[in-house]
Amino acid sequence: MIEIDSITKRYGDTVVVDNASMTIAPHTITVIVGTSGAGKTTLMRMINRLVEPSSGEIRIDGAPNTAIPGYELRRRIGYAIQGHGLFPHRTVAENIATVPALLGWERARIDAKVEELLSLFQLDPAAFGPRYPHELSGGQQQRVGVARALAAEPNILLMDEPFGALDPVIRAKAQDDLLAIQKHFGTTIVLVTHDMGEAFHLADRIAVMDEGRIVQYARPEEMLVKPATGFVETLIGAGERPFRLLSIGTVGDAVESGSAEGEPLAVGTSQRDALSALLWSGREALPVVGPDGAPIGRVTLAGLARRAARPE
Ligand SMILES: Nc1ncnc2c1ncn2[C@@H]1O[C@H](COP(=O)(O)OP(=O)(O)OP(=O)(O)O)[C@@H](O)[C@H]1O
Repeated sequence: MIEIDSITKRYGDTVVVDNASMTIAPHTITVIVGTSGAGKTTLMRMINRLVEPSSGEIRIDGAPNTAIPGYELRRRIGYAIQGHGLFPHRTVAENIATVPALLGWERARIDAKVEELLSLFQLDPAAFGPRYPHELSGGQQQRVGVARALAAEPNILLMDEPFGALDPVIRAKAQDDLLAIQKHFGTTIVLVTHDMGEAFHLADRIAVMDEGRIVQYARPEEMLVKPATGFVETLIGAGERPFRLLSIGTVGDAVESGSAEGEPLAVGTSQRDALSALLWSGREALPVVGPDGAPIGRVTLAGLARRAARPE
């Protein structure tokens, strides 16, 4: 658990983070959004003490983060940034192995970890391990950056616009990879983004920052139904509300009994993608299949329309 308790950061007379408090539950994804310069990065960098607060305290599993030397904290907490920050003169495998090597892991354990992570990110270890960062595409470099941040098996992963530089297709893929990996390792993730679609897709909780303050910290559904301020409402975008609501749920939550004709949808597909598939196919219903490919029911236009309506 991460407890951010009345944190303020000043640079000279300027208050950059203003008395911010929030508690982040373990094994969840918290996404921080807000306008440029709102203090998102500064707030996040105070968790691993890349920035020291002017006042207030951050506790990790109950202990103040000041009780742990900064360098050690940064080994224990993964950190991934836009543009990945890979070491150009180290191979992909050496980049991923950086922190485990610093921690004195045995060679065999490091090699196994590098292989596991590359495979998880769908990069063939034999082909990609020996390459240098400049021999990879931007999307591949980004995946290696996240793999490196996860190498020492951190309980906490901080991510600053990790997918900002990726094209929309690769970005959607990277987001789904991240969700799968978070499930796999149970990592607590704090992620800063400008992309509200990304926030609603990934977040268990969203924190909205405006001028250094956290103006709302809530579950995505809650934020859609009850935006705390006009600023939050503008950020969400009134026209996007039904689609954001559908992007939170999966087809598995919306499955109805019965059969349907057409291209089946996987149970993990978002309801938003299901709506798109229904509209595009011109059908009232499409079949839904489980992980083993066996039919488990159907999803209907009428059912999704009910789910996209303003909750009571
Ligand atoms: N080292 C510093 N010295 C002085 N001012 C700083 C320093 N670091 C950040 N700031 C200021 O603090 C404010 C918040 O910066 P921060 O990077 O946290 O914002 P942000 O919400 O992450 O913005 P963006 O979305 O543009 O990345 C900005 O006005 C920035 O200029």
